[in-house]
Parts: sequence; structure tokens; C-alpha cells
Amino acid sequence: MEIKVLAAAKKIHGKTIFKNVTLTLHSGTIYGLTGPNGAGKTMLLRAMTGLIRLSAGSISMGGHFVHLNKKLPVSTGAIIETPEFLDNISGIANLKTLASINGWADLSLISELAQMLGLQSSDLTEKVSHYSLGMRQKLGIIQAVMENQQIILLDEPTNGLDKDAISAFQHLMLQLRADDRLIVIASHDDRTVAALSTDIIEMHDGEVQPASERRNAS
Ligand SMILES: Nc1ncnc2c1ncn2[C@@H]1O[C@H](COP(=O)(O)OP(=O)(O)OP(=O)(O)O)[C@@H](O)[C@H]1O
Repeated sequence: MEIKVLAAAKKIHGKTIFKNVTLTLHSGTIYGLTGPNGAGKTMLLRAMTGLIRLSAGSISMGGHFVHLNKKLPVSTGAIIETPEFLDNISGIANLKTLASINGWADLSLISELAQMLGLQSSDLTEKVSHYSLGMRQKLGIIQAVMENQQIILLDEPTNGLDKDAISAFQHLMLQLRADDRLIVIASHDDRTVAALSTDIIEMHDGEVQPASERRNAS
């Protein structure tokens, strides 16, 4: 399974956010999406999940085009910017609500993931309004993987995570890669990117550095 980004471009009010982005991403790989603030990483991830319309080019998953605000052609888990949850209900209630959108909730997998990331079962029953940034991020990670999504797109997933949680997160990502998932991690956390990524996609001013200049250790 692949994600193909072909000559993708996005302009907002005449300003180029990204352009000429052509990439083929493969399952069983963790891609580190790097680059300075404002390079266009988040916008590219938003385009991949169908949250914004491209100005030119196309994005497909598993051979089918991604369309604006439509169900994605391949099951995809994502954290784009800060994970959004309903504050006045518990963590577990949020996960159940989100899972039910796709019609599937595996409570034993959720509790296994929570335990792995250091989220206690008493935390899961706490209202999200009482969560710390790290707890929200852990809930976001669980949400992005709890339905065995084939594609996992994560924007700054280690934000707010402590050292132990970062190692647990890295361990989880490596497990998922071994399970043939396609993972993209946009991050300023160089250590996590270096520890996990077999391919670095570097963006500058809305353009991706040519593949031939990229490190490819896979
Ligand atoms: N809603 C918007 N309208 C217009 N321009 C926007 C909008 N959102 C983002 N931008 C611009 O798009 C560009 C790319 O932003 P993006 O958030 O994708 O960068 P990034 O690489 O994720 O940066 P960071 O490392 O800070 O997260 C920036 O110049 C930003 O100002």
C-alpha cells in the first residue's frame, strides 16, 4: 500500500503554502517529516487527510484519490496539531465516540495502549478538561492507532511527553512499522525522528528536498 502525492500544491489567498510536492510513501516505513517552522509540514498532512483542498496536483492512498472532507480510501489515524477532544467527557468516552464513527472499538487494545504509554485506567475515566498536555497527547496517540489504521499521520506527537512516554511511543511506532503500517511523523524532536525514521522528508519554504538528496537507510 502506498500514498502517492503528485505535483501537489496549496495556495491560500495567493500565498504559496507548498508546491511541487511529489512523494511515494510505502507501508512498513516510518517517514520523518522535518523542516523549520512554517515550512508547510502541517498543511501537507492536512492535505493528506482531506482536511484541505489542493490547489493543484493529487494525493492518493492505495490507488484511490483523497477528496476533501470525504472518508479516506485507506483507514488512517492522525494527530494534526493538538488532538481535539470533547473536554466535558472522559478520555475513554472520547475514544469510544471517535471509534464509533468508524464503527469499531477494541477496549482491550485501548487499555493495552494506555498502559504502554503510562495512562492509568483512572486517567481514562477522568474528564479530558482535567488532562495535562502530555495526557491529551497520549490519548491522541491511542486514538490514531486503536483501530489498527493502516496509515498513521502524526504532527508533533511527542509534544508534552516525558522521557518514559517518548520511549514508549518510539517502541509502539517500531511495533507498528513491523506490522507493515505506513507512518509519517512531523516533528522538531530530532532524537525521535532519528531514532524512528528510515526516510527523512525535509521541507523548506513549502518544497520537499529532492529524494536523491535524502538519506534513505531503508
Ligand atoms: N489558515 C491559514 N491561512 C493562511 N496561511 C496559513 C494558514 N495556516 C497556515 N498558514 C501558513 O502556511 C505556512 C505553512 O504552515 P504549516 O503550519 O504547514 O508549517 P509547519 O511546517 O507545520 O510549521 P511548524 O513547524 O511551525 O509546525 C506558514 O507560512 C503559515 O503561515
